Amino acid sequence: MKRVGLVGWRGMVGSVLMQRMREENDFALIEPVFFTTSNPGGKAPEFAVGAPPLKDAKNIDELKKLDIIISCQGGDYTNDVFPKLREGGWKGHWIDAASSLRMKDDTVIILDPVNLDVIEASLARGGRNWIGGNCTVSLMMMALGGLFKAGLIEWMTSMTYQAASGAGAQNMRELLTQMGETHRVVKNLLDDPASAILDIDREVAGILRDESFPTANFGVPLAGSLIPWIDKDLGNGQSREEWKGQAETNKILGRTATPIPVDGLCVRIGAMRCHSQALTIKLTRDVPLDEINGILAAHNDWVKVVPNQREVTLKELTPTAVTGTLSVPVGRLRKLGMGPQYLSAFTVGDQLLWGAAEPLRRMLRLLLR
Ligand SMILES: NC(=O)C1=CN([C@@H]2O[C@H](COP(=O)(O)OP(=O)(O)OC[C@H]3O[C@@H](n4cnc5c(N)ncnc54)[C@H](OP(=O)(O)O)[C@@H]3O)[C@@H](O)[C@H]2O)C=CC1
Ligand SMILES: N[C@@H](CC(=O)OP(=O)(O)O)C(=O)O
Repeated sequence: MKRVGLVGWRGMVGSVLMQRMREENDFALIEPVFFTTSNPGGKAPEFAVGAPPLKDAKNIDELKKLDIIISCQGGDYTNDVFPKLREGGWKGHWIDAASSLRMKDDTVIILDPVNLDVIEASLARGGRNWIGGNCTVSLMMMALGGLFKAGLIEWMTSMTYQAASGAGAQNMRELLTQMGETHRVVKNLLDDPASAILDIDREVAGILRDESFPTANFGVPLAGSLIPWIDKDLGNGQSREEWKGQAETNKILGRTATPIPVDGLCVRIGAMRCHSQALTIKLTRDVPLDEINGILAAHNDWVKVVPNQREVTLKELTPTAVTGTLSVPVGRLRKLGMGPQYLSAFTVGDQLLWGAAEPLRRMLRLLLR
């Protein structure tokens, strides 16, 4: 049995990964070794019956004993440990959720329902570095995989509606605290059916702008508002999250020489853990809508085409409907007024499942074949 090191297993992404690995019985196929940066010698998680006590995640000699390492610990950890391991001659497989190594030449961004061919080609060449993609990019590609495969996308814009979870666990808590605070200041007015809505609105605007409003993590209110910037400022008007759209999409597809243009705006909204995206696609040719629906639906087992009708859209194409599931619905499909080659689409996906944990465990499965 392969010895598999698990680093970052109790974090947010790591916990979702553990849950999925248990659901799919992955632990029966491996010898798991759990690592920690804060509690060496502590107990391994209860579900891992018989696993040894937690080992020090910074101990290169311990890590070197492993055949495969999966890290959900974060980019700083990767930047610190990965070079030391490789420089020390470690030849095992490194599977990582962090973005640090994504664009390196000797790594593959893993999303096997979309790029199994790229993964297989790298495996055949002796590839050993497997990095999970940005959640927004992975979810977009799970939804539109059929159009990419059919060579039907000339260019695309992606306007995102990204959940609080993408910013981390503390941010999810802060969003809820902000929601509670916003409600608290108008509770009495809300309880009185005769109160004026503009009085309620004024109180809400007041607390959102008040210095006491809890914004330690987001820096600004998200509840009752939105944040039209995600990740670093690249200095050219683009955010780093927006830059990932084209860079990662084309790396996933293995077509960096002739990239498909992908660009847009990334916006944080007050959803918990589902990212949504509105897409405008310039098709390479005019394809009838029913054919497009068929191509999208046939691509993988998780994408689901939602008919472009009001009732079913409200029921199935929302973060509320999708959260905690592996389903990736795509809907609002129609030809735009700009012409028959211009297609709109809207998609929703759980950014901790297909957006983070699921590609990692599926890569593990590929390595265990
Ligand atoms: N958040 C997201 O949506 C996505 C994140 N990623 C990437 O995954 C990586 C990990 O992100 P994320 O899971 O959000 O990180 P977390 O902050 O949830 O977890 C990271 C580490 O923090 C330590 N930790 C300290 N206090 C606690 C606590 N109270 N509960 C749990 N863990 C704690 C744990 O390390 P220890 O056990 O050693 O103390 C844990 O492994 C990052 O590189 C991120 O970029 C990728 C895609 C999406
Ligand atoms: N930046 C993403 C989450 C994330 O962790 O992305 P990346 O893995 O590319 O750093 C978001 O805020 O929603």
